[in-house]
Amino acid sequence: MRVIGLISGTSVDGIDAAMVEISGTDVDLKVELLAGATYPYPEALREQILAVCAGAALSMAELAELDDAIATSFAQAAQAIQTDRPKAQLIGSHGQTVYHRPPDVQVGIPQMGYSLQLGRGALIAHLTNITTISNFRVADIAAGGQGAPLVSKIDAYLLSHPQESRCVQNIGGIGNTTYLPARQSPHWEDKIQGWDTGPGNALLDLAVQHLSGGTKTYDQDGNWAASGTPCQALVQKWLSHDFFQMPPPKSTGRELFGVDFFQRCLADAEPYDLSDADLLATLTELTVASIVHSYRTFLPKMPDRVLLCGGGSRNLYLKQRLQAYLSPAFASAPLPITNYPLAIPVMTTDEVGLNADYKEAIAFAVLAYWRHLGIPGNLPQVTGASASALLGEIHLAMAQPPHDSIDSALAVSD
Ligand SMILES: Nc1ncnc2c1ncn2[C@@H]1O[C@H](COP(=O)(O)OP(=O)(O)OP(=O)(O)O)[C@@H](O)[C@H]1O
Ligand SMILES: CC(=O)N[C@H]1[C@@H]2OC[C@@H](O2)[C@@H](O)[C@@H]1O[C@H](C)C(=O)O
Repeated sequence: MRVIGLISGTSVDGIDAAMVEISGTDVDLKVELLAGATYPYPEALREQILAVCAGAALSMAELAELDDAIATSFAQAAQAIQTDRPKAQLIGSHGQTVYHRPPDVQVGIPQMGYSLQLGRGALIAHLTNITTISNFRVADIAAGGQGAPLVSKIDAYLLSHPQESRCVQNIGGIGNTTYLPARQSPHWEDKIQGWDTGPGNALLDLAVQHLSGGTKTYDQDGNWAASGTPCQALVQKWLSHDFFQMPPPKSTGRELFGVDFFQRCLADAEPYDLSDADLLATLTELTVASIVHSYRTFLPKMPDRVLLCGGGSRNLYLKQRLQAYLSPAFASAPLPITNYPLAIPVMTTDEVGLNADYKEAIAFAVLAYWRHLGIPGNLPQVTGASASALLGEIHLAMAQPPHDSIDSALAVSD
């Protein structure tokens, strides 16, 4: 089945679209990437989304307009990825997260989670005339889960290995990992783990925008940070935050690792008289140290291999620091020195045949495909949901194509 997956994540750097050919079910899942592309939002829309993610108030009229604009942008992305290609039979659209509240059990009275992704599937289905599945997180949350991370089941069936254990580490705005035991180990599926590790690039991007006066949006290849030196005292201070000690299941977002956290980082750094590069190196170190800290704290053993994906997998400095943390007798770390017998190899998912840039878009194509087949998409041991759940709401394409062309429908909605 030819399926389009669409997602814009917490970096709000554009709509990732992947057109894939999918066959099989779960244990025999086969996915072929036919095309992948990223379609930037119009700048004004991106700014508005970032403001809402940072807590800006919205009237209901503004919310309606924002949902219209995001859904139209997603429909246009779906249309664009099909240009000169066979039409897709199904769309899986994650939408754009604008708010995420994990379940809260600390207050004594359990509070259910809540997660809002804008870009309603019904409008995408209408504009594209392709059945569209969207709103994937709510069923898991209704079952008491975190609603994230949802890629873990896809990671399990596309990236697990018969003999070696692996951590699949996404480094987007937020970082999240899936631990995959070797498939030959008994009950390997029950032993899959996953959680949000904390900041990925979100704090880094905020720092680059701040330090560059808005002329840059991210640290290309990590070159700027690479010219600085991380301040381990600050990394240790930030790593003491409750989130990093919290056992899984756990998820997070820009609500925690966003503008306010970044402002506190700036204030904490004042007394250290850091250069711009030192600050970027220190925030990069926080991402790396939080990842390794979570592996050491929550896994039964360290993985045999780490596979990176997401935009942060292109940050060569970050990748180098992560490899250093996962190598023997790593000296200058805020974490206790642990002697690994051998370095744990750090690679990207590209090197095992799965495109690191479009992995999340591919994942939502698979989740839509599974919803279509009636296969649950969540892993309760990852999200904390009380049961497996069918993820996503189905919006059927009209039986008859729209009277006018899709382009005129999109043009009307511009
Ligand atoms: N070549 C590069 N060098 C350094 N960083 C990069 C590079 N390319 C992308 N990035 C980083 O990756 C980010 C985008 O990553 P990605 O698209 O995976 O995030 P996302 O999917 O929006 O986030 P999330 O997975 O949290 O939803 C950019 O904002 C930037 O920080
Ligand atoms: C609410 C939300 O959008 N969470 C994202 C975010 O970005 C990375 C991490 O936090 C992950 O848990 C999740 O997305 C991926 C696609 C997931 O659900 O697996």
